[in-house]
Amino acid sequence: MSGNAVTAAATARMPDAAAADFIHSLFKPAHILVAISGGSDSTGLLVALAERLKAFPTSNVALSAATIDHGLRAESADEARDVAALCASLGVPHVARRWEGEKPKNGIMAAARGARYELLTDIADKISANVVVTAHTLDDQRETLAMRAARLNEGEGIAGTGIADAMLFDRRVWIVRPFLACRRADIRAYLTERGMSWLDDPSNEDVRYERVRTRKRLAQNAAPPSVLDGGSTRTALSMEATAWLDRYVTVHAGVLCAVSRDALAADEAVLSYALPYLTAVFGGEPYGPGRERMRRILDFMGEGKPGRRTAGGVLFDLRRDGLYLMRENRDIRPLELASGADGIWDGRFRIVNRGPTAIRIEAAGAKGAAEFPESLPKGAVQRARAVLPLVIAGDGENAASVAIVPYLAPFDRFLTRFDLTFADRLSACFGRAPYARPPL
Ligand SMILES: Nc1ncnc2c1ncn2[C@@H]1O[C@H](COP(=O)(O)OP(=O)(O)OP(=O)(O)O)[C@@H](O)[C@H]1O
Repeated sequence: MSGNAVTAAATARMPDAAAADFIHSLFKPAHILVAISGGSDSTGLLVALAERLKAFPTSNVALSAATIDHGLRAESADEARDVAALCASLGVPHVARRWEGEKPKNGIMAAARGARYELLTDIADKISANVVVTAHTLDDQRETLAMRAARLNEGEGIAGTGIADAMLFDRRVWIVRPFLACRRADIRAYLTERGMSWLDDPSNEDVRYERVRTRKRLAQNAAPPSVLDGGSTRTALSMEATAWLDRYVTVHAGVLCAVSRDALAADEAVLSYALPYLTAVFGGEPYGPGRERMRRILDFMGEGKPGRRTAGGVLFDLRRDGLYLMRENRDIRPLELASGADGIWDGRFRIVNRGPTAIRIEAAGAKGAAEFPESLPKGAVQRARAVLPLVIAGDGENAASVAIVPYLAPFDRFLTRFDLTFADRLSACFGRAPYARPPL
């Protein structure tokens, strides 16, 4: 047996123990919403949680379940009904919702996943659940890591830690994966012991999907990648990057990021962690630029010669006294908002129109009017002012009753527990309340 296999075997958890630990970790009272497709993993998660709570009826934890019918296969509505029947037999309230939106031709899996999380979050809101749980397993984790490693070898993407054990979705609800250290085979054995069955999704065998091909490849490989310590590395980096941020970085008016020159001598691992986040935030994108682009920026900074480069919609302006980051004044689309409406402009600002008439928000250009300290370079300030939001009311006057708050795009969807320290401090740089929610 290889070293990796030993690590995985020693660390894999049994489903009933994982369910018990998760319940134990919650602040009480709590209401858990289980995302259940009816496959073995999510059925196992529901059964393990229900069984545990039945054994401890005074635990002050409520359980509900939800199934999203993506409407992509003829059988999906029947399957949702089967899951509803299973939940009824366990005495767990169940909600089924259908994905009604337009279905794209490409990237259907990613679109379905996005819609699924959106609908689950809505359901959690409606029934006042504090946490949504999904049943991702150690097998899913290995597949994800193998896929990401393959992409990195092809020069795409940024290094990650695989599937996070918890993520804050849309700033609204924690999504937690209590089975991330459990093996699918153990979950199936657990269900079989109880005489319970599950649904088999035929797309799990469809080799047109990268994940299915990866699963089949890993099944032939005796030594799958060991992944179990990814979270602690990430947490350590998040803390180091926070210290770096505190020491060297100032954000002015939500549009100009000043990084002192000494900051650029920091450990490359810290820069490679912090800069993609900063770039994503200032560029209004959910992700940082890919590895190749970031590499070029790091090399440019390493050389230290004053000059300008762009990546991910952000201008990197390197001067003798430091580095300045700001949104590139390019492809900034205007946003129209009816009275009472709100929206995100350029991925960087959330705008709420409380006024009586429609408004339009566009890049301020020469009209940008925020105050900046005198000590900042004039050119950088001028560029930063140009990418401020300018509100134009329907009647041509600047609207008075419009709220504008910075919006940190990458933190909205995929912020993980490992990144919380850094994320908290970075949102504080924008003058916002710390980002982290109370721990689970
Ligand atoms: N149709 C569904 N309804 C409710 N929950 C679902 C559904 N499909 C998946 N889930 C939940 O998500 C978990 C992971 O499922 P799957 O591996 O198919 O997801 P995925 O497509 O890889 O997306 P992601 O990893 O982002 O959830 C399941 O164990 C289950 O908890």
